[in-house]
Amino acid sequence: MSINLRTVYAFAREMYPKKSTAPIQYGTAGFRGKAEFLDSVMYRMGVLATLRSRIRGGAVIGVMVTASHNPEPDNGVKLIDPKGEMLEASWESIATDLANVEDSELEAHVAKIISDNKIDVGSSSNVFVGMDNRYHSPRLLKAVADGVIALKGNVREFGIVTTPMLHFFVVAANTRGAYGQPTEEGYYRKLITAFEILRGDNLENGNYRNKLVFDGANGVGARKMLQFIKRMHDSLQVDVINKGDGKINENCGADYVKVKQGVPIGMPIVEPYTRCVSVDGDADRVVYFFTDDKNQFRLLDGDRIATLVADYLMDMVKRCGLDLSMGLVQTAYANGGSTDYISNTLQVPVACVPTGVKHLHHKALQYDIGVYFEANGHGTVIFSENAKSLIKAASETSVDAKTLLHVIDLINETVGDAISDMLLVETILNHKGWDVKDWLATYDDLPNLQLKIKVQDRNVITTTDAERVCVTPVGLQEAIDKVVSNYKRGRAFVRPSGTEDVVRVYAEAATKDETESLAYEVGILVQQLAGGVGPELIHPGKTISAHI
Ligand SMILES: CC(=O)N[C@H]1[C@@H](OP(=O)(O)O)O[C@H](CO)[C@@H](O)[C@@H]1O
Ligand SMILES: [Mg+2]
Repeated sequence: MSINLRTVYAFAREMYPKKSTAPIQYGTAGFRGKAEFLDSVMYRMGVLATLRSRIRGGAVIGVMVTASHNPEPDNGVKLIDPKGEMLEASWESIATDLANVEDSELEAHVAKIISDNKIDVGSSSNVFVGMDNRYHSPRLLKAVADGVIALKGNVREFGIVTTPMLHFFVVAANTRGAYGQPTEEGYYRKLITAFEILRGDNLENGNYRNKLVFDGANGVGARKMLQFIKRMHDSLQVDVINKGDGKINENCGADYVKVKQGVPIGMPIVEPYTRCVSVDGDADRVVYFFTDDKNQFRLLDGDRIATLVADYLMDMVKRCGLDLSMGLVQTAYANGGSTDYISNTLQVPVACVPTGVKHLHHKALQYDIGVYFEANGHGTVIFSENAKSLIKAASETSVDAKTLLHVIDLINETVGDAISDMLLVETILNHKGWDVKDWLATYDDLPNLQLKIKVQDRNVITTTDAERVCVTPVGLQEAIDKVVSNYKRGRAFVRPSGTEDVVRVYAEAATKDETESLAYEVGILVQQLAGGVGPELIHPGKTISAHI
């Protein structure tokens, strides 16, 4: 098979010309931006995925069209490598160069990628594509598919799916079904079967009630949750809200609930302490929340899920009599209260890595059982081949090991999966006989706050030590240290977002008031020392609009 690269260029020029001269950056989870400028990027990522598949001997590569938690006008693309991980870091620069090259240079540029990487263009290539439910996603998905076709790759379209479903399909196909069937039904079947075996007839236990509210963020997670419910034989009573009538992520969803620290729009009146769940626009993040009998909002975020899961798995491994290493991976956004609890009470080794699932996943691979979660609820558990074979062998004689095998099946190890994570949390809470009060009582979160600051060029901020220390602009870290030292249990850091054109400020301290003041003071420092352009920063204690 020969490929005429002129066609690649002609196709691009006719159908997907580059509309913006502003460079696009590969961010925390791929490319993201206003949908109207992304057609050319999508087409080129179809081309890239095709080449990447060829390098990997024809293994399936995934391309997901989504902007996750971003507002409705945005879209983006996430690339999935054969084992379900995000695109290998060394290819991020290849992807960036390809996304930014001028149309007239495209043909030569693609030829260079082929020769630099010694790609056999006659070999087979397979790409799976999926999308979220934004109205511009079908157009952008077609652009990806056309990129694959331009290079004579095979493309399989899955339509509207969650990001973790597409990761699952990629791994299922590349393991020839060992991980599951690469179909929507195959995905539901694997998770639901494991969940229902674990649940058995005990739908309620101790303080645990079989009832929860699910905020679908008007995204694809809502649709898929409804599909789960249809197939779940009432093993879980779920009331789905924000099913898709409103705008995706607007005043709802995991990011809103976590950052605003309040209930989403459309909440029904429920009994105090009812478990509520929010997922984000592409359903790879999940947080829990409830309101207490004084109508006070309480959040159970990714740190809480991580600690609950690590505690449960440690206990199971002990019961099976197995000697397996376990580690928990967090980012700088993890609440100090959770880190103390993991190290001092659970006594599990804890690692801190830069923001972004690619970093967490990579680190978690170093343990037999690696639990990783971002505070925003993005995470999963991965089991090494060694752990799986030891658990399997133990399951011949141990009931607990058998249970653990079902738990592994319930977990989507390929990436954070809001629905799979939720089913895991429900399993653990039911097993422990816990309600949200019991869960919240495990440790105290420090009050915390995030601000977004607009600056002229967010790349002037560079960081080190898993983003906890700011290297440039020179003097900013010193200034932050000075401010932080005035607050009891104070901690703050700043970093440029990899998905939005802002600098993020994180602050935590002993009290809410102190946290607000600390965030404000650090925000002002960023404005002064890193080229702030936004309106004057308002103290968060005075208005809540400054929170987002
Ligand atoms: C503070 C925060 O929540 N950051 C998010 C956000 O990245 P930023 O680089 O901070 O924009 O989006 C990422 C992709 O969804 C997610 O992995 C990450 O945790
Ligand atoms: Mg997401």
